[in-house]
Amino acid sequence: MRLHVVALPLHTRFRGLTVREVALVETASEDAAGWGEWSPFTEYDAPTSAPWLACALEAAAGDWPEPVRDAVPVNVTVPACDPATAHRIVTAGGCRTAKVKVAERGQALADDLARVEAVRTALDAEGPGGLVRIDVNGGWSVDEAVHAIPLLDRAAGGLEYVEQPCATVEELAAVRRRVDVPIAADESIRRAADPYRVRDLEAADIAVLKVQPLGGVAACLRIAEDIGLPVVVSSALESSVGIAAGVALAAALPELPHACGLATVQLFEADVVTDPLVPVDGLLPVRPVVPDPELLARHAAPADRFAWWAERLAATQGVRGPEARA
Ligand SMILES: O=C(O)CCC(=O)c1ccccc1C(=O)O
Ligand SMILES: [Mg+2]
Repeated sequence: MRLHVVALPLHTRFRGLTVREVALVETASEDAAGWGEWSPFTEYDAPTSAPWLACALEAAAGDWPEPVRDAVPVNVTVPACDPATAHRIVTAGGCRTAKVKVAERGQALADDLARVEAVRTALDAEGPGGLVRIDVNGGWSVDEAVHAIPLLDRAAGGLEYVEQPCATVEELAAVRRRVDVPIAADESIRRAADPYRVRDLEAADIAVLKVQPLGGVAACLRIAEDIGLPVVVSSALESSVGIAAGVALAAALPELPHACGLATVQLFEADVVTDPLVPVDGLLPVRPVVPDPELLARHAAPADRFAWWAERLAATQGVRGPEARA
């Protein structure tokens, strides 16, 4: 197995990052070379990074289920930016659904209201039927959520759903009982010892699934079946190679009633493939993605960072698989 590490700059700061380091694994076999992305965030320890590696190895082995659709509807992702930038991102994105980050540290509810309003304006300028969803990344208390959600619902001209308004699954359940807007669970699934508590506590209307933290496409298909909620497949800020794994899951789900959060290649200034997985008319195609050697070389991380990732890979390989997650 060969390891590649690239450093990809972002257009707009996202999740505190302006550059995203991404590792790719290449497994040469007799007749074909398979690729997978392994890109746990750099602060994650080896046990946390193990399901991410299982996802990469599944991809490299070509172990993906048959797709039941040939394109996946996606949302444009709007970082916690100023309203003018938000407007520009939505207009350039070409998607009819926008996901807006809110409750960023150091910002006020007024900033979120202005951003969400700008997003609604930008969607409406392209025609009727645009949808706005927000992602709080667990940033509110229950009372803050109950206060903010109706205000943001009004500013958005109606919210499709609110993703992870509070940190814990108990709080999600409490908020869900006090607001009219549907609730989606993200961190309460991908970071939880038991993802099914969301189901058992009736804490959410929608399950957000990310293939890397949840151990790959097959593992996510199982969770989707058992959790009994409509699924939104979302990215973990991957290169096109990692996004292809999310697309493989979205393409294989029996039902896909909502747009997926897989348009994040648009947030990057660079990618590892010549034909990046960015949406056309709000749709991502279901197709193979193979890195370009010249782009891998151009964006290669410095030697000390490669060494860091190689050491991290060895440590993660020493950890048992995703079934040992709890
Ligand atoms: O869902 C999207 O539109 C983009 C993906 C996204 O928001 C994200 C990307 C990296 C890490 C966490 C998250 C998140 O959903 O919280
Ligand atoms: Mg989220």
